[in-house]
Amino acid sequence: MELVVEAVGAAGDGIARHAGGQVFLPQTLPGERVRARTGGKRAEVEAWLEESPERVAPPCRHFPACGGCVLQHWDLAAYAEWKRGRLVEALARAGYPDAPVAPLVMTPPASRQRADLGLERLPDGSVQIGFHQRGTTALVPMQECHVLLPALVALVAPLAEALRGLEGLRRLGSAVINMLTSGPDILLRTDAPLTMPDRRMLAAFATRHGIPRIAWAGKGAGAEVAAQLAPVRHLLSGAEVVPAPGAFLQASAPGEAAIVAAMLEALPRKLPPRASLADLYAGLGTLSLPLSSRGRVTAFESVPEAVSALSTAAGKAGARVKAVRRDLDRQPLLGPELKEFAAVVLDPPYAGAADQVALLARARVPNLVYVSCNPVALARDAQALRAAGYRVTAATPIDQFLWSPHLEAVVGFGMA
Ligand SMILES: C[S@@+](CC[C@H](N)C(=O)[O-])C[C@H]1O[C@@H](n2cnc3c(N)ncnc32)[C@H](O)[C@@H]1O
Repeated sequence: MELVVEAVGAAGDGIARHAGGQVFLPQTLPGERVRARTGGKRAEVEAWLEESPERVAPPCRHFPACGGCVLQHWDLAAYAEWKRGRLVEALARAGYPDAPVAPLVMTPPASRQRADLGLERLPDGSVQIGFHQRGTTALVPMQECHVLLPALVALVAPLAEALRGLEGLRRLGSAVINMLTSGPDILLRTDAPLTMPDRRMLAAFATRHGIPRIAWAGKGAGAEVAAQLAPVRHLLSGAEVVPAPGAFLQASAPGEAAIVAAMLEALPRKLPPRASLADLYAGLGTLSLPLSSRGRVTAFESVPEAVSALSTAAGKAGARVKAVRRDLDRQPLLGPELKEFAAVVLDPPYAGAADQVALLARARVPNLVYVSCNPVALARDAQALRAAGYRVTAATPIDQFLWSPHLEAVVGFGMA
């Protein structure tokens, strides 16, 4: 049937309407007329009858197979307006139709500092490394990547060659590669234990490629160091942190800088000189460390390795940050505890922080800065703040997941 695409939806697909309701059309753009085969909610385009003037040639040879980037076919200016619109819509849905949403902060290609890649051994013994195809477990073997740092892309082919000999990889695994200040840091997860020859091979690989540490973990188990050639360190706002293997980092250094700047900007100009501040879901302290320039910070985080890394780093740097291990799902901060804070920053995982936000709203903490990687969860949580009388003081959309439908946002809330 013939369809006209009306808009691009939250997952990056075009949306068209027909008698049966809404249908999603991957790789299409607003205004395009297509002939498509429909079957349920998703349709497959058979032919483009009219193309959008905003359609551009995707830079990567793996588009559209690779699920990492679904919007490389869209002109950057139009794409940027759509992404900013996702934050405008999320806040409107939450009851803030006139929120002061800033222009989108773009991050450049080739800047992603963290990659979570799949590993697969083929029947001929070779190993493939790549991102997954969208919505499937099938890998797209990576030959190029326009979002990752070139130094990380350059490791993929030699790592695949080296892993051919890894007895600890039978069929499937994954590799998280973080680009730290000290160099690439690799965490391999595989489906069989490492052997002594495996460890020797990984140490030789690390030496050849200047990799300070390679760690390994079995299914569902904690990580252990497989090869360590040099100390691991990472600078966050000038403080030296020692991240555990696979530790959470913001997706790119420019994205991280933009989040920190927007967070500081969203705080009120005037805070008491010895203000108590909190950073919830603090990780390694990406936000706690710069936040400590504005007051004494208590940082809450559930992963023990991150808590001790932040605690040590803050101690060494003389930063006013106290790191506390706490699972905020099981044990959210309660009213009496929240009363001491002049401002609370929160950067929850993808699912958001419904219970904790309800408690923040009830405690009427005067200033909140919500850092979100999921506009849907943000809309839900912001709605609770709207109901409690908060207004939006600042809202910055940040594109640290270039060409994907994902959006990072930093939103300031104050009591009206
Ligand atoms: C989006 S990351 C943000 C980390 C940090 N703010 C940063 O910018 O690097 C979310 C963090 O929340 C932590 N986390 C997840 N669930 C949690 C929970 N229930 N309680 C406390 N922290 C949690 C994760 O370990 C992770 O460090």
